[in-house]
Amino acid sequence: MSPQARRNSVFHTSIPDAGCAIDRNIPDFPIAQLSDEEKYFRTYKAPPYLDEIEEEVRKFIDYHATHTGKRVALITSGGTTVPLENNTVRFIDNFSAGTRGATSAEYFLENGYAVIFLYREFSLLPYSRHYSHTTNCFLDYMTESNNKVEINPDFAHEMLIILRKYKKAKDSNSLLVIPFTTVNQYLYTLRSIAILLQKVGSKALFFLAAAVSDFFLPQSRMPQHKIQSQSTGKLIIDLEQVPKFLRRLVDNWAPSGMIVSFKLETDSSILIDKAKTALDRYQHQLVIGNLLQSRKKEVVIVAPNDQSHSIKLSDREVKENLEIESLIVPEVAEHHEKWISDHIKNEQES
Ligand SMILES: CC(C)(COP(=O)(O)O)[C@@H](O)C(=O)NCCC(=O)N[C@@H](CSSC[C@H](N)C(=O)O)C(=O)O
Repeated sequence: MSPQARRNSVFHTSIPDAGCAIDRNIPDFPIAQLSDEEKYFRTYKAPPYLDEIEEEVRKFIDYHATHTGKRVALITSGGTTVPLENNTVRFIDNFSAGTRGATSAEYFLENGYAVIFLYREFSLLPYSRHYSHTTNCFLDYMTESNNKVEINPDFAHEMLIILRKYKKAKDSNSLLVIPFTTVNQYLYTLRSIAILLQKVGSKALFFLAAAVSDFFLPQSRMPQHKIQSQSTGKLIIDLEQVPKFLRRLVDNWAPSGMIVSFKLETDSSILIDKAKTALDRYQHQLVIGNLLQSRKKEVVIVAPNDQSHSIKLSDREVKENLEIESLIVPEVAEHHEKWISDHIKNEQES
């Protein structure tokens, strides 16, 4: 007997049945509000080059998913800008030289990761950071002999080590660098890369070292041309809050990736609490807290269940040029190892 024949009544969905009309006593459901992020992405245009970037990232991720099986770290680095005019002459910048990101990228590469380096254009890059933006002009690393340019012997040994690491990363197609300047470019590119990284699931690691603007000037209020100084001598700027993208990253863009954010403060008395608040609010995996003034020699690593501890370089280690990222990155990689094995276990059990 077919299921239909067994059924003792036929369902009619087209005849209105007043008895089942919506109970007017129940308050109306609020109309689904667009989240702040969705509102933002609807009002701000994507960067014109986004499709090309997505293609490059897709190829990079496919290559490693197919040929190397490497974990992929998306490292963001440098500060985002908030333009104040469409024809931008003035902008608000967030401080970051890019040292944290560029240095960490080198250590992730040494720890076997493929790295997508999303960085503020013209800020520090892995490997070249040792010779660009330094106090020494790059020409100081060279000498002339027999009418030829040679590497200054004082720097040759160290330079050879860095050159070999750089070429290894390049020849193994393990480093993809992608620029941003404005907070809008950063948010669109971060979202695109995060969605593409879903392909590698829990093997994706987000290491958010970029200094991201908290406020921006909506396009609707942005003057077309350079702001003229007012006779009043005042420049009043009415900014909006940048959507809390970390929530979106955790919930939607990168549901399986491990997410590490940085909390930057200048007041040591609030650093740990602010880092814990960020972890509670966004429910990601790690927050690395650092003070602007001591960021090169001390960080606090805040993990769920109140597990937090500091990593601090001794004066001797500072003098010996030990880089704190050489201690941070292996610890983050260890957390990631556990994150991946927990995911594999959950998948096997489900
Ligand atoms: C920028 C530095 C200090 C590195 O310096 P350089 O080595 O000179 O490059 C980095 O370690 C850092 O704290 N980066 C994160 C800085 C930052 O903006 N953190 C945000 C969190 S990420 S921005 C996220 C957004 N506000 C949101 O809440 O969604 C914050 O502290 O609030």
